[in-house]
This record gives sequence, C-alpha cells and structure tokens, in this order.
Amino acid sequence: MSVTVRVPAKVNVQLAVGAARPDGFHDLANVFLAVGLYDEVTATEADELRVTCAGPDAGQVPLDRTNLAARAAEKLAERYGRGPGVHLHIAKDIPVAGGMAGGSADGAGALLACDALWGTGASRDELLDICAELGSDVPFSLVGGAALGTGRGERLTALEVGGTFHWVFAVADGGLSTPAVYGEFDRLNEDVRIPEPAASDALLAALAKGDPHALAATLANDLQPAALSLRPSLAATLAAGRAAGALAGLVSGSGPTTAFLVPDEQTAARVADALLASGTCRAARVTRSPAAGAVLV
Ligand SMILES: C[C@@](CO)(OP(=O)(O)O)[C@H](O)COP(=O)(O)OP(=O)(O)OC[C@H]1O[C@@H](n2ccc(N)nc2=O)[C@H](O)[C@@H]1O
Ligand SMILES: Nc1ncnc2c1ncn2[C@@H]1O[C@H](COP(=O)(O)OP(=O)(O)O)[C@@H](O)[C@H]1O
Repeated sequence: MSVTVRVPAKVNVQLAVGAARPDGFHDLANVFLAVGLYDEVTATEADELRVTCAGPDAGQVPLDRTNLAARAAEKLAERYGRGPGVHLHIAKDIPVAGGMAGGSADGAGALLACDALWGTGASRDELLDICAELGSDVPFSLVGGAALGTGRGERLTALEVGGTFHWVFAVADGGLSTPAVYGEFDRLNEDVRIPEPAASDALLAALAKGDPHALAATLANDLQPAALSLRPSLAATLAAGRAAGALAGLVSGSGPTTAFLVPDEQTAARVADALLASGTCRAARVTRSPAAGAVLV
C-alpha cells in the first residue's frame, strides 16, 4: 500500500528578524504565503527506512537519515512505538536550498503520508508539535495558505487572503545555507539595536484585500541584505525582474531564489522571459498563491 501527499513551497512576504536569542535562533514576525510549486512525497510499506528522490535537483538532496522526510518518519514511529520501516519517495519540484522551504515541505509531507499509511490517528496538534521539532518552517508547510509565524516561526496564526497573487521565481545557481545567512545577518547588525519583530498592519491589510499593488509596496525581508552580502550577484537578478515590469522583487527567505510579484499572468510570462534572457538566473518559474497545505492525493 502507498500514500502520496502533495506539499507547497513558500515565500515570505514579510520576514522581520529580531536579535539572536541565547539558543542561537532569532525571534521572527514571519508572514508566510504558500505558492503553487509542489513536492510530492509517497510513503510505501517497507522493512527498512529508505529515501529516494527524483527531479532536476535530486542530486543535491541527502538520502540518509538527515533528510527531513526520514526524520519525520522516525519521529512519528518513535511516538507510536513502531519501527520506522517505510520507503519515502520524493518527487522534487521545489528548488533545493533556495529559501522556499523544500526540505520542510518534504518533512511535513512524509509526516502526513506515514500517519495515513500507518493509521496512527495523530491529532492535528500532535502533527504540528512534531513539525515544530523538525524545523521552524515545517508547521507552515503542513497548514499552507497564509500565516503569521512568531517565536522562531513555528507558532502560527492563520491569515486571510482576499485574492490570487501572481509570482515569478528566479532560481539561482547553487543554494545558500540558512544558518550562514542568519550568521551574516548577525554580523551585519553587530552594532545595531534590533527592534522586536512585528508584522506590518499595511501588509496584512494588502493580503486580506488581495491587492497586489499594496502588497508590492509593503514586501520586506530583513534577511535580504545578508543574502545579498553572501551572493552579490542577486542584485542583478532583482534589477532584471523589476526592469521587466514586476511590481516588486525580493529575496525569498534566506535565498538565493528571488521572488517577483506581478499584476497578472501576462506580465508573469513577460517577466519570466526577461529574467531568463538576462542570464542572471538558472530558471524562472511562474506560479500563484495562496496554495493549500499538505494534502493526500
Ligand atoms: C529563513 C527561513 C524563513 O522562513 O526559511 P528559508 O528561507 O531558509 O527556507 C526560516 O526562518 C528558516 O527555517 P528552517 O529552515 O526551518 O530553520 P531551522 O531548521 O529551524 O533552523 C536552521 C538554522 O537557522 C537559524 N534560524 C532558524 C530560524 C530562526 N527563527 N532563527 C534562526 O536563527 C539557526 O541558525 C538554525 O540553527
Ligand atoms: N527533503 C529534503 N529536500 C531538500 N533538502 C533537504 C531535505 N532534507 C534535508 N535537506 C537539507 O536541507 C538543506 C536546505 O534545503 P531546503 O529546505 O531545500 O532549503 P531552504 O532551507 O533554503 O528552504 C539542503 O541543503 C539539504 O542539505
């Protein structure tokens, strides 16, 4: 028997970052929006835990026990007193190490798939607890839609979205390490008093209204200077997308994927073509938001 779960990528329309905490994490006001690029995780009964992955970036995905899908299966098995024997196959379409939470998506997907395959009957809150143990972004991958993440991003409040937003994502060559980007944020802000992170009322109103122009005016990512410092070439990608007619462009989370908000599908196609022609990215993906969270297919 097999169970397949589809899980979306995310973009952070606002990522407000506080000072480093004693545990090394940063308090956030993290406004997540799920976007229509998906990984699929299939769980099949097996004697041992095994992970396989297919897709253009599959070579960059670890297949050992460090894979977030494998860790999710192990945690669920441990809680329910059973062996973690399962074959997890990841059909990967989300850019790897790109700031779009692909690994988190696979963790949430594997958790839901194993829960269904094993009939563990875990409650939604139990699943969300395990997600938070796996990583700060994993709870959002499970719920999707739009949400404000506080704490290290794992404490979620659902947000209203009043319409469809159109996006183009420019996929960069190579990835960026999330801890390295947070480390660069700390270095760049060494002598700065960092305010408590807070969600922007104007941004939440733009989301609730479904107004892309208002959302474009309020997009903000405190990790962007750190990502640009580690990968200066991203400035050219941002400039190319904006020049081609995007309402706004920003680094997606810790990067190096860049996200461009556009008013409609026609502009999306034009911006994607221009980004590719500029030679400043490896691929350009057109999609929309919000997208549903992890679902059985
Ligand atoms: C930056 C964001 C924005 O949504 O995602 P990405 O853009 O990388 O996907 C997240 O904060 C990434 O969340 P996630 O990738 O789940 O991180 P975790 O596994 O929990 O933590 C990895 C490392 O990132 C740093 N970290 C993460 C979250 C946080 N609030 N503060 C941090 O300082 C810590 O160095 C931590 O050891
Ligand atoms: N299932 C997975 N898919 C992708 N990367 C994974 C996975 N499990 C663990 N990783 C590790 O997590 C790192 C971050 O990957 P990813 O989640 O795609 O990016 P980001 O944290 O930028 O959103 C990768 O470099 C890889 O080493």
